[in-house]
Amino acid sequence: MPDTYALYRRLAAYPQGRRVFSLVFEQAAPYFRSARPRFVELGPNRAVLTVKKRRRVQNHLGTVHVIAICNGLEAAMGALAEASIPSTRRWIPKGMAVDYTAKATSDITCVAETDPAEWERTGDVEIPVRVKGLRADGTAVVEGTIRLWVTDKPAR
Ligand SMILES: CC(C)(COP(=O)(O)OP(=O)(O)OC[C@H]1O[C@@H](n2cnc3c(N)ncnc32)[C@H](O)[C@@H]1OP(=O)(O)O)[C@@H](O)C(=O)NCCC(=O)NCCSC(=O)Cc1ccccc1
Repeated sequence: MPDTYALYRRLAAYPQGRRVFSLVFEQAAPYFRSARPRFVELGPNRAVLTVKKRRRVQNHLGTVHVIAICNGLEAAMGALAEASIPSTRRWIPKGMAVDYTAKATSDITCVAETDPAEWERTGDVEIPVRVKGLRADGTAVVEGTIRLWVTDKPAR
């Protein structure tokens, strides 16, 4: 994903810019398309997007399937990582642990956050990304952590 955050900043200046950015982001990792995440905010250490409660992301309960929400959380985490990581470093997700804390009965807002100091650590490090999926009434329906493996880019 070359210059993801630079692209976001450029596009966000236009009325439909975030929507266009979301479509471009999906191209980088096509599975994201199944949840159709729409970015509303992106910067270092924080990313926010929405996953709409469409029929194709619902489960047998008629709520948003937790895997669709996890897909949205992964998309938010990925964009956050791109906006936060120093140019000499690389990242890859190493694990995800989540709890299902309430029924996902509405569109879901996916939030990913990190502490700024985490990105200043050197060497091979694990950085925890806090993730949560919020219902329209503000209740968290999914909460957890995605662990990123962050290392120096190999010398070319
Ligand atoms: C790599 C590690 C996490 C740790 O293994 P260790 O041996 O302790 O680590 P070590 O640092 O020694 O590196 C060894 C080798 O590992 C590779 N490599 C390392 N870093 C990177 C990197 N940044 N990028 C690329 N490759 C990297 C590289 O070949 C390196 O060899 P090299 O040094 O180049 O010659 C291993 O457990 C693993 O592959 N797990 C599966 C992880 C996985 O598949 N996650 C994706 C699932 S998430 C998803 O699909 C959703 C999603 C999509 C898009 C966006 C958002 C979400």
